[in-house]
Formats: sequence, structure tokens, C-alpha cells
Amino acid sequence: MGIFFKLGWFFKKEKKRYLIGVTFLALTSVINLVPPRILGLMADQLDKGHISWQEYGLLILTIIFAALLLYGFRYLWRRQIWGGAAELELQLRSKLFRHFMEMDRTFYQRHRTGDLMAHATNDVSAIQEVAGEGVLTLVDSLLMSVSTMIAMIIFVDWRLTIVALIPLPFLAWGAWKLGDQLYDAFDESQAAFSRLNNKTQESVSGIKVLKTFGQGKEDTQAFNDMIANTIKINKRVFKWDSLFDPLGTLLIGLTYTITIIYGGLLVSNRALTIGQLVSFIAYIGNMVWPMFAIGYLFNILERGSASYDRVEKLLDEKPAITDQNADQSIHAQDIDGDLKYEVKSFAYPDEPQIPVLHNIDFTLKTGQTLGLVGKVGAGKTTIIQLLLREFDQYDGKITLNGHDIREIPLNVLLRQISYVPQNNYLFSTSIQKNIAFSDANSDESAVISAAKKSDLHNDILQMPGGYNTLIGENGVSLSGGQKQRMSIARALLKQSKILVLDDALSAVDARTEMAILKSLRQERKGKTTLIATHRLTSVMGADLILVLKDGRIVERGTHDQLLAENGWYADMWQRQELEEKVGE
Ligand SMILES: Nc1ncnc2c1ncn2[C@@H]1O[C@H](COP(=O)(O)OP(=O)(O)OP(=O)(O)O)[C@@H](O)[C@H]1O
Repeated sequence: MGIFFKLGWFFKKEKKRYLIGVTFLALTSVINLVPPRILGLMADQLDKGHISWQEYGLLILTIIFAALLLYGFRYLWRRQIWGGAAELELQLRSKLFRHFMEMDRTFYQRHRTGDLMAHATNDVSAIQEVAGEGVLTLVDSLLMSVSTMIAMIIFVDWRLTIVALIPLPFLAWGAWKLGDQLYDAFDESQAAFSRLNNKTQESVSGIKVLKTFGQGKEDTQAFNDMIANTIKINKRVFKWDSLFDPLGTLLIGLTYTITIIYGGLLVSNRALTIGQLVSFIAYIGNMVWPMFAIGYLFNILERGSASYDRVEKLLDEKPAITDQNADQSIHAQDIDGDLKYEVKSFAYPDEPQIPVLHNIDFTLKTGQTLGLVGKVGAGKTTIIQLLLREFDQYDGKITLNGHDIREIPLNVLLRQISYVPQNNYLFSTSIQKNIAFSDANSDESAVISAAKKSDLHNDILQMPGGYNTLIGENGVSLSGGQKQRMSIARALLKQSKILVLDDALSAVDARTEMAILKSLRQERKGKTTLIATHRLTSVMGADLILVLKDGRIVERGTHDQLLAENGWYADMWQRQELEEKVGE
């Protein structure tokens, strides 16, 4: 029941809706008592042998009227209570979504995407069930059983009521206990089914890798083992289900048997009329659902409570990157790309004892370009991540126009940076919308111009729907190079003061790369650019190039200076030049 208190804030907010809903539920329960009583009265008339058609007609009309009222009241409580549940679902989902949007990298490192999805879907559904099915079951079963019992005592007989209802508490107990086992088994079976689904998806999407590594047979065997396990788990559901159903039939049958025997005795002793016995038998029908409902209700509440705790725990997590220390007087116009980077040391939060950056310092004036080069894992992406404020806990300072980036409001800072990451993310929508991602209202000519600068325009024109071509799961697939150029076009359209390219041209050929870099140089005059890359031709025009090794700057200078230094850069340059020539 604790979950009702946990959701107190919601019920308070939706007080009116629930009051109306519960009132109509109560009226439904009361009207439900009418048809059995009328059936009894009709039976008594038949028993007397002389039927008054007028009275009979009146009774039939009353039943029809009660049925119409029931229809109307059921409609009204359903609208109120199901509407409340839908409202709670909406509020929780948008709260979670807002929270996910606020959270930073460390949060997403702690939680797997699949788990977050499960919280946003299964847990929210379990909580909304409390506000819908849970409220309904609690109120309805309570009102229905109490009012039916009162009607049995008043209209029929208190002794028959006590004796006939003896088996029903056992039914409630059985439904609760077996229901628990049944739902546990059902949960396990759902989890097994979802594991089976994941396995199928993984195997199908990785089918080429599986086949080329000759793992087809092994994978089929693993899949068969999984099916066998899923069936074993499903058999537990059948077992509890098979125990559950006959128990219900047995106990309800017992109730009817007692009623017929003891009720019949009372009728033959003239303590009860035949009509009263008919009413009583019809009332038993009203008592069955509340008994089953107890087990059902506990289950809904238990699940809802566990889900609510999980969602609350997630919502309680605070992002490490916040606007707490932000100086709200800093606006976009105060930043024009004058960057000073002084980081003495930085370690990722999950491995605090291993610093990955040491003494990284450089200065970029507005309009300058920085090149970051070095072997895999040298620290290029990490340098960029700190500038994007994905992590805050480093020893040192990064400033833009003299403002510590930790003091610049996040929305101001991030709006000034266009970032093209190593892994492009495209949405399942049109090419036009993918490019115009930062501003859905940007006009077509701006989108085309950005695509031209990224050397993508001609590729798009050759696609079936041009700029309206759908991409992603339901549309065409793009090559790695096309995806990269699309991401660059998206970043260019944003027209921000700082552009960051993280290995963003790795999948395009040298000719395309030169064309893009050339138009970037013209486009980005007066704006700051950072390029992390493995291909040195990408940064040969940069104002400053940093060569990184194990998180330290080992060489720095312009292209010419670095060639003259005859170090790693010069060596790599010669190698790449040679590769290029051999390639040609
Ligand atoms: N999230 C993380 N948690 C812990 N360590 C990390 C994390 N991301 C990267 N690292 C480590 O930090 C170091 C620098 O990685 P980084 O990605 O910055 O290198 P990089 O120069 O960009 O490499 P690449 O050229 O492959 O992109 C590596 O040793 C890497 O293993």
C-alpha cells in the first residue's frame, strides 16, 4: 500500500479526477446489486404461479434502466481513472527524458542504454498501472465485496451469507499466494524472452562477421540452448497457471454447492423464498472477482513500488556537470573563440588513479586553427571532451575570452561550438532535416550551401529523393564517408565560433579531404577551428600543431617547424606521403 503514499503528490494534484472516478465506481457497485435482487423478485412471482405482467414489465424496465446506468457510470469512471493513469505516465516519461537530457557522460558510462530504456518503458508502465488498474482494483473490489455482503444479509439471510462465503477467503489466499509465484515465473519468462530477442537481433545484425569467422554452427547451437532454457522457464508459468485455475473453480464450486444445500434447506423450512435464493446465487457472482482481485492488487502494488523506487533512484542522480557556478551575465556575444587551454592533469572518473592528460597547454587566437595529432589513444579526443565540458574535474583551467568555461552557462558555451565526433550520429529522417538538425527552420539554400562546402551536394542529387531522401533504418544507407560529410555539413550550418573536428575526415579520400579543407578555410575565416586527426595533410595548414604521446605534448609548432624538427611528425609525414604515392 506504501506506493499509494509514494504517489501521494500525484493523487493530490489529480484529486478532482480521482474523486469523480471513485464516486462513479461506488455508484456502479451499488447499481450492480439491483439486477440480482430483481431476478429474485421475478423468481418469487413465478413461484407464486400468478404472474402480474404489469409488475413483470416494471421489473424488466428497472433491469434495463440499471444496465443503462451501469454503462454510463462505467464510461465515466474509466475516463477519469484511465485518464489519470495516462497523465501519470506522461509526467513520469517526460521527467525521465528531461533528466536523461541533463545527465553527463559519467551517467551514461554507469548505466547501460538498455537499462535506461527499460526504466523509461517497463518501470513507468508498472507505476502507471498503480494509478489505473491499482486504484480501480482496490476501490472496486472493496466496495463490491462489502456492498454485496450487506445486500446478502439484508435481502437474503445472514446465516446463509456466513456459511456460503466460508470458501471465499481461501480463494483470496490462494489467488494471492499462487498469483505471486505465477507473476514471478511470468517475469522470468519475460526476461528470458527478451534475452532471446536480443540474441536474435545481435546474431542477425552480426551475421556477416559470424559467417566470415566460421561461427555459424556455434551460434546456432548457442541459440538452441537459449530456446531450450526459455521453454524450461515457460513451463514454470504453465505449472503455476495449472494450479491456479482449478483451485479457483474448485472453491467457487464449493461456494455454490454449500449455497444450494444450505439455501435449499432454508427454502424448504420456509425461512427463505426461492426468489431470495436466486438473488443470493447471483450475488455470489459479484463476490468472485474481488477475491481474485486481492492477489492481483498486491502484485500490481508490489511491482509498482519496486519500479517507483528504481525510477526515483535514477532521478535522484545529479549531473556532475551543472550550471551551478555559471556566471549568468556571460552571453554569446562575450565569446568569439579566443581559447586558452591549461590542463595540468586529468583522469577519467572511472579510473581516477590513471591520469590521461599531463600539462596540456596552448593558446588559440580567434580565427586560428589547431591540429592535434598522435598515435591511437594519445589523448586527442580527451582534450576535446574537456573543452566540450563532458568532464569538469581536471587540474587546470580552460578559458574562452578570459572566462573559465566552467563559469560560462552551458547553453551559451555549447551553442558556440560545432562538434563533429568520430562516430557520426544520423537520425532516421530526411537528409535535409539531418543537416538542418541544429535549426529546423533554416532555409533550403543554407542547407544546400553547407552540403556543397562538405562536398556532399552532388552525392545528394544522385539519391532518389534528393534532399528529401530518407536515411536510416527505413531509408537509404550512406557510406562511411557520406555520413562524415553529412556531419560536417550539419556542423557548418550551425555557424558557431568554434568548430571541432575529431577524426572527422578519416573515411573520405585524399582528394575529397583537400576540397573540404579548402572550403572550410574560406568558410571559417575569423573563426576558431580544432582538428584532431591521424592524417597529417588535414592539419598542414594549421596555425599550431600539437603532437601528443601518452597524454603529453611531445612536439609543437607549425607544419614547417615540425618538419624541420625531424621528430615523430616529420617521420609520419614522410611515411604518409609515401603511402599516398604508392596508393596513386
Ligand atoms: N571513458 C574513458 N574512461 C577511461 N579511460 C578512457 C576513456 N576514454 C578514453 N580513455 C583512455 O584515455 C586515453 C586517451 O584516449 P583518447 O580517446 O583521448 O585518445 P585519442 O588520441 O583520441 O585516440 P584515437 O586516435 O583512437 O581517437 C586512452 O588511454 C584511453 O584508453
